[in-house]
Formats: sequence, C-alpha cells, structure tokens
Amino acid sequence: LSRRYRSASPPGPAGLPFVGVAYQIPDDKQWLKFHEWTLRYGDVVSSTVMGQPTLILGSFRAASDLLDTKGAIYSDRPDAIMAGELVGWNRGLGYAHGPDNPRFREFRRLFQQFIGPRACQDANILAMQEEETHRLMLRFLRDPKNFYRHPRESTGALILRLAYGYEAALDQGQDPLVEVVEIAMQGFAKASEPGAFLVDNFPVLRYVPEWLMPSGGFKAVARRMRRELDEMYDLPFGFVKEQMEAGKARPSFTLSYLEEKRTPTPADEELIKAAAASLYSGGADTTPSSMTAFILAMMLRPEVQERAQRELDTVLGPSWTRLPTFTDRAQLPYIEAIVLEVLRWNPAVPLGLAHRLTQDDVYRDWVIPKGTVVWANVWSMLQDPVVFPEPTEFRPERYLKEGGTLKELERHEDPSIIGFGFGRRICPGMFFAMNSILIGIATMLYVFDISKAKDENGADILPEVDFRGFISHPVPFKCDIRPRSTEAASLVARAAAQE
Ligand code: HEM
Repeated sequence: LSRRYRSASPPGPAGLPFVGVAYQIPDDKQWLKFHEWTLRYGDVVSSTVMGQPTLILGSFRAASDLLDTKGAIYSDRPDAIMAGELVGWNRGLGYAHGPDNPRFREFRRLFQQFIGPRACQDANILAMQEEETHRLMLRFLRDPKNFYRHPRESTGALILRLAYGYEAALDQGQDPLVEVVEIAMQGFAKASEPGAFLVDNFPVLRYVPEWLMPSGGFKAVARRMRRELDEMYDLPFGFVKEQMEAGKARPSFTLSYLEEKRTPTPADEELIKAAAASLYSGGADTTPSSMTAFILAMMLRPEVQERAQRELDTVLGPSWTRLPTFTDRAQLPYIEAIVLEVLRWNPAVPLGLAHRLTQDDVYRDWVIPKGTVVWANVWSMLQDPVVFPEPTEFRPERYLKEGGTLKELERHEDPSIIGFGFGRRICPGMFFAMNSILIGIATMLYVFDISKAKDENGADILPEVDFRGFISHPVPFKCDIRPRSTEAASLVARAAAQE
C-alpha cells in the first residue's frame, strides 16, 4: 500500500471543531444514530467526539477482526471521569484499564474461575439459579401486576447469594443489605449515563475546587455516591466475615477467594470487595431486561408461547409434578431458540461497552491511532437483515432446522455470542446470565399464560413496542400473567416453600 492510503482514516461524519460529532449523538438510542452512519459510510466509521478519536464498528466481521483477533491492543477502557475516577467504580472490573493491568487480570481470573463456562455447570450454582427462579415465579403468582419489578429483585437476590452467600428476604423492601446495594447501583447508573455530568466531556472541570461550585456541584454528588459505594463494598463483605467467624458461611464468590488466600491481606480484601461489587454492576440490570423483553414477546406472539408450552408439557408430563430443571435443557430446543431470539430482539447492551486502543494500528487501508475509543454496535449486527431476515420480528424458528432441532450457528449468527461483547472484555457473566434466562423462561412458560391485558370493555390493550436506555429495557407496558392451572399455581407455591 502506498503511504497515502495507509494514512487515511475510515470515512465518517464531519463534526464541528473540538466537539466533533458530540451534539449529533442523541441522549438515548445512540445505536440508531451509529447504525445510520454505518448505512451511509460503511461498517467502520470514524469520527471525533469532544476531541476524542472514535470508531464505530457496524459489522460482526470488523468487530471480530479488531476486538477479538487483535484483543491484545483493543482491550483497554476509556477513562470514565465521573463514574470511574470520582465515584470510584474504576476500582471494579467494568471500568478497569486493561489488558496488562494486573488488577484487571486478577479480576478476569476470578470471574473465569467462579462463573466461567465450567464453573457455571457446578451443581451449587445451578441449584441456586433454580431456587431463585421458583421464588421469582412466586412473586409473579402473588403480584402479577407488578411483573416489571420482579425480575430485577430476583436477579438482585441471586447475585447477593452468588457474591456473598447472603439470603435476601423475599419481600425485599425492608432488607438492609438490599437497600445499600440498590442505592449504590442508582449512583452507578446515574454516574454512567452518557452526558449526565459535564465533567465527562470537559475533564478539566475536575480541577475546579468544590467550594467554587453551587452546593458543591458534581463533586458533592460524587462524594455522596462514593460513600454509598464504599458501603456496598464493606457491608456485605462484613457479613461474609461474620459468617466465617461463626463457622456458618455459605459458599460464595467472596468466601472462595478468602479461603484461597488463607490469610488475606488488606489489599486482597479490597480486591475481592471490588470484584463482588462488579458482579452486581454487570448483572443487576441486564438479565431483568431480557426477562421483561421475553414477557413482551410472548404477548405479541401467542403461537410461539403455545409451541413452547407443548414442548414443555411433552418433556415434563401432564401432571404438574415438578418444575423444569437444567437437566431438561437438551430436550428443550424451542425454549433455547426463544432465549437466543430474546437476546437478539432486545440486546440488553446494544452498544456493548467502549473499548480503547493502546497503540497505533492499521486495519484494511486505514490507520487507527492509539487512544481511539471503539464502539461495537451490537444492535446493528443483530438487526442485519442478511443474517436475520425481517429482523424486527420475534421469530425463534430462525435458529431451528426443519425437524425442530437447533441449527449449528456460526459465530456471526449467534446472538449468545454477539450480545455479550468481544475479545478480552467479553462479558464474564455470560454463562451465568444465559442459564438464568433459560431457566427463568422455561419455568415461566411452564407455569403461566402470558397475554395482553384488557381494558374496561374487555378489549385487548396493545403494548407499545419500544426499548430504551443504555441498558435497553422495554418501555412500561400492561400484561396479564396467570397460572395455567390451579395445579401449576400450587406447584410453584410448594417449590418455593421448600427452599
Ligand atoms: C443478558 C445478560 C447480559 C448481557 C447481554 C451482558 C452483556 C455485556 C456486554 C456487551 C459487556 C461488554 C463487553 C465488551 O466490552 O466487549 C459486558 C460486560 C460485563 N458484564 Fe455482562 N451481560 C449480561 C449479564 C451479566 C451478568 C449476569 C454479570 C455478572 C454476574 C455480568 C458481568 C459483567 C462484567 C463484570 C462486565 C465487565 C467486563 C470487563 O470490563 O472486562 N454481565 N456484559
């Protein structure tokens, strides 16, 4: 290649001096704007956002070429001033610099060891997921109108068990630990929201002293959120220590690490606190987004629901004697196809998380400078009509062969690969999340009928089908969730009571 070609940047929208395209990017559904640019300029789009070179990858091929294959140089994260530096979430995994940072490596090792593909087959972890699913069903049974809240509470409870062996009360309103974690997570969501704090766009603002800002400005907010995060680090950790001293600690992520270290130093303790908090920040909002999207899809596609229920009835038998378990999985290809389609139809993290390039690179005919922030537009890939015909339709059949068994999917056709990100930053909770969603969906379909709510005249209330947020959730909708039979209802009540 001649030098002239090799020095070119990928095409992309021209921006204003310094701010670049910052003001062309909307506050919500940034992936749609990025997708529009992909259609106009190609699958690798370059631009500048507040002086920061930025690359948007709109195809699986480009994302895999750069973030998977060249993962050694594409696995850093950009600085997050408010959420990362000022509030302190950069002590955890999601905002940690990588890939050569020893702390990052230790976090990834821990996650792999505890919830990697093999660890996720551990009978204790599977039993924990089945039990929490039974409790989730009990919530739907008791309070079907508030269905939107239940998956979130249930995921929160599951992660508290996984991370600390802590058993949250089923009615979590009064649970002190749930409250501490929820408050810290609200800070995480607010501080991470793109554009919510000016300091993220103008980092020099972090040098302005707090007393110069009205009511302390963002610095006072950051100080409060940091205190809340510290509580989230310390309180559940204190619980595990107490339980250990009393000789009754339950298996958990924190316990395994403390036992591995035998005599943990304060630095070890700080690291495991941060790792456990990262489990929560990665998992708390994502799995519930998939469960709510699933409920919406079932309302829209009653025939999908019926086919899934026939599959479950065949495997479990007609007499409501037990609920689905992970051992049924191989016999439930249609349920598995629904899980894949949920991950595709509403990817919980449509833009993934930003990666950052740590040295200059050449890709195709272009030079990509060190420090470039890279977004892989997961949404674009999962809505590609060439790979997924009529992509807005919820259609599990796309993953099945004629006889109803699952197709062998290639990586670019597999939402359970694309939806979890790329390279050395790929979601470390993906196997755990897939299992939670699978058992949640199978059990819910076995026990409940999901249908449109009715208005006062008995007519169907049609839901608005729209998804919003950086972690993308369906906008609120009404829905009718009722047990398929009285036997189904008592089976749920019995199963949840036994645990
Ligand atoms: C439907 C469920 C989920 C989806 C779609 C999802 C998706 C993602 C994506 C796209 C990323 C960014 C990957 C990248 O940078 O390329 C990510 C990162 C992460 N996820 Fe998940 N996730 C889910 C559930 C979970 C769960 C249940 C946990 C923990 C138990 C978790 C923990 C994390 C963590 C800690 C990171 C940061 C990894 C790093 O920075 O190295 N996620 N996830």
